[in-house]
Amino acid sequence: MAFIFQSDDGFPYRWPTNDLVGPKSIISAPPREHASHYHRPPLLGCREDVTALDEVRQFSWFKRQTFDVVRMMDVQCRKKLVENFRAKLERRKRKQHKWCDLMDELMQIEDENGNKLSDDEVVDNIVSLIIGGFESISTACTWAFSYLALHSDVLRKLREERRALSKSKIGELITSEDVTKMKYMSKVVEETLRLANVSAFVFRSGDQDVEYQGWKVIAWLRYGSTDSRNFEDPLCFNLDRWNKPAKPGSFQDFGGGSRICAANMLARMQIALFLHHLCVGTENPDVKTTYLPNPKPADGLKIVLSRM
Ligand code: HEM
Repeated sequence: MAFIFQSDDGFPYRWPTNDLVGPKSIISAPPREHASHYHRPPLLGCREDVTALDEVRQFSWFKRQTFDVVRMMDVQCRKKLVENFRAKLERRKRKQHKWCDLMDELMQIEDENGNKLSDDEVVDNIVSLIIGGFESISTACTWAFSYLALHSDVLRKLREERRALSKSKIGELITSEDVTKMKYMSKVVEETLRLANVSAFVFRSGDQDVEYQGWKVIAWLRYGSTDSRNFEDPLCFNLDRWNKPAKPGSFQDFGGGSRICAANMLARMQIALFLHHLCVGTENPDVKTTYLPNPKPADGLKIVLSRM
């Protein structure tokens, strides 16, 4: 896997379609454009008001939450999204004002020759981030809840860490620095991502491969993180395995090389934030799993949230 990710020439990046994200998005960018255009602007999403005293279907509920986080209106409405963002972009171009948000950052980015992104690139990248951040985070958070409900010892320790932090933060919002200090939380996030296989595979093209010339190559990410040569008893949710770093190249759920997930730190941060606010009150679910395209709880995962 690591070999494929490091071989941009041998296994060029090529997904079957870019209809949804748009031809001018970072995801569709050919290698040279990708390298020169995209510095990675820092992104951080945080919601404080995610407490409810209600029974919910976790997966669909999280989808709504992640919609909000990335300001999604409807995934079917790419055209409408593009129109809206384009109109906003035009309005902004007429005004000399700094908004300090993603659109602003994308409008300012320059390569070493001072070239900026085109309007299409700005808009397609905003739409891509919305699409990229939608299902992935919803699925990861859903599985995190499920694992915590099944491992009450882990949930208990997570609550202890959370309580200790909350004591020092009365009335204040949690910051990204606080999240990095939550060592136990970080293990929960890594183990969830490893076991949940949110992004099961990526596409590469074997153009220069002698044996498989012209074939599309699916690099099956799930394989690395569930291989017993990389992780002992790999299907077991075990936080202790994160007491030391994973073997290089064994855990590549965010991809690797030049096309590594642009939001891999944001994703970790978002999961940690959701768990920080919601690691209370989950009930033991009887989880049945469906596997295509990604593993998901068949019933959407029924949970009850309660205020601590
Ligand atoms: C658990 C969460 C996530 C997982 C497991 C994940 C996984 C991945 C993987 C495997 C790739 C590489 C695709 C390839 O090499 O062909 C990727 C790329 C990407 N992801 Fe994520 N992702 C997650 C969350 C997000 C979020 C929240 C966003 C946006 C807000 C996002 C935006 C992107 C973008 C823009 C790319 C393309 C990067 C490039 O081509 O340079 N992802 N992601």
